[in-house]
Amino acid sequence: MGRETSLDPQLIQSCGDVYRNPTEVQMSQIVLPCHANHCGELSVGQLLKWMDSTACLSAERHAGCSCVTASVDDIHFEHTIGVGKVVSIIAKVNRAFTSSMEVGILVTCEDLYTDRHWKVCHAFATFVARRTEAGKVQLKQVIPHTQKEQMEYSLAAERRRMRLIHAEIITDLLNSSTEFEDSVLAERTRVESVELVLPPHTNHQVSTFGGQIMAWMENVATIAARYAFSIHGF
Ligand SMILES: CC(=O)SCCNC(=O)CCNC(=O)[C@H](O)C(C)(C)COP(=O)(O)OP(=O)(O)OC[C@H]1O[C@@H](n2cnc3c(N)ncnc32)[C@H](O)[C@@H]1OP(=O)(O)O
Repeated sequence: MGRETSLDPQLIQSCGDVYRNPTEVQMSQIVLPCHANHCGELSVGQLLKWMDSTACLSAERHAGCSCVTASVDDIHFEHTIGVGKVVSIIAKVNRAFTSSMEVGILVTCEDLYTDRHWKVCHAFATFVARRTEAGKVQLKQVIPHTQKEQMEYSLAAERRRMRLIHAEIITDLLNSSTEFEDSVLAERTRVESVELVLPPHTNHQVSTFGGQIMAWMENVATIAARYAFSIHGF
């Protein structure tokens, strides 16, 4: 069976005779039972950890210093991924601003036995180079080489503008003390989790990496959603 995606060939090229973006980082993982959720599918938290790690390496390759995850844009997962499938993640820096940069992350899945490939999601994360004693880091600019890179470079500026506005709107919403009619329901779905940060939760910078935090968030969100479903009798 043929490939089901129309991935950008420049994104999936891996060897030297064709142009390869110098910030590109690829990683592949086979999904094991220890990566799965209660439905036997790859847990979103685990996938977010892999995406964050891959994107962080790409950002650090460009920055040449240690970077932190500042934000990850909305992600729409198009498919679930079962145990035994191979997940491939490709990350590359689309554009650097002052100390921040946008990293594009493409996740695909492969069934080794049938040679089927499909796209799982496409995400954008912002990484920031850690301040040094000298102050804020000034990143070198990304120079787009292909038409696709040029397009991502241009779009990255617009996406940055949108995400900074979005962050302000969310902050305003959280600060406004609106009483919602379904506040009783919201309280009944409330889940709180306290996590002790242990060595397996940290990254190469020995700090809790962004993907781990997203994995914890996804876990409590899943439980809260299940409470909401049970309240509504599903
Ligand atoms: C490897 C890891 O994953 S580490 C663990 C997870 N991540 C973290 O712990 C990050 C914790 N957060 C932080 O350290 C800080 O909030 C930072 C570094 C993200 C931002 O710090 P600030 O004090 O706001 O710094 P400052 O105002 O100088 O902004 C730095 C850059 O971040 C950008 N930025 C800040 N917040 C956001 C955001 N929510 N989304 C996108 N970009 C952002 C700014 O636009 C700025 O970009 P520029 O330098 O290119 O103009």
